[in-house]
Amino acid sequence: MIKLQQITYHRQNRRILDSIDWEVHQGEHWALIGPNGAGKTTLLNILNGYIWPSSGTVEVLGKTFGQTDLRQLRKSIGWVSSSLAEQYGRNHGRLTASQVVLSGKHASIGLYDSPSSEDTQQAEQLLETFGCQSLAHAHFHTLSQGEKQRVILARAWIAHPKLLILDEPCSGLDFPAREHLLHAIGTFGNQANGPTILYVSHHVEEILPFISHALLLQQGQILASGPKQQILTSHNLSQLFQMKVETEWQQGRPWIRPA
Ligand SMILES: Nc1ncnc2c1ncn2[C@@H]1O[C@H](COP(=O)(O)OP(=O)(O)OP(=O)(O)O)[C@@H](O)[C@H]1O
Repeated sequence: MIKLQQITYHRQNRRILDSIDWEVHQGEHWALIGPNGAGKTTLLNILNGYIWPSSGTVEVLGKTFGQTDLRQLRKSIGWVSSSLAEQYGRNHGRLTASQVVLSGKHASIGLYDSPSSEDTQQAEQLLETFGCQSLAHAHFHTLSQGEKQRVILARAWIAHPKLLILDEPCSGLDFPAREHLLHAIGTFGNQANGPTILYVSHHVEEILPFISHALLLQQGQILASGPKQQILTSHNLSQLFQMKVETEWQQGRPWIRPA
């Protein structure tokens, strides 16, 4: 699904990513964890072809960058982030939640087209899965941050991406809103034939049981990567956060506290 070889990215005489080798295979779901400034967003921007590495090769969904039409490839990549939800609210706040979901399928929904009843039904089913069916006819700008993020998730899902990037999707949410959103993510993360998911966060407790692997990024370098139980250890996480922490697994999720 993803193959990065010796990716390096320099800006202003600084090495922001350094010798990144990473492979994600079909059937795996990965958490990408790192403190502020570790290079997570830079790595995601490289995966989407928004920025070009200074050296190294990038292969996503079997396509080698430099030899493929990135606009075409991006149609198979879904992206969910709190900033996307905010931006959507600013630009398309008058659309209803249901229209926002449908816009994942047809870019012009809500502006020119009338959706088929089948599409509308699918959008409403997704809103139900994500716990916001009652909001289907509410204007997007009136929703809370957590509700907006769930609707944006449903919007990404309806497009049937092969790769779904969840970029700090819980950022800005309070504890119950975060747990609601994680519940929604867990619902589809467990589905067979769903997309490969990359879950990006600073917070290890957001790593849900369906996530199989973890990559720890520190100052532009991979500190550790592999099956999550081997990677999310007290030792590795203490090194990552530069602070002694203890990891405890509860109901398949890792939790950390200062040691
Ligand atoms: N275009 C650029 N020019 C100069 N420095 C940059 C550029 N883009 C990123 N950086 C620097 O690279 C480092 C990594 O940034 P990046 O946004 O990838 O980190 P991050 O892990 O996503 O951080 P956060 O969790 O805070 O969002 C930061 O120190 C940032 O200031």
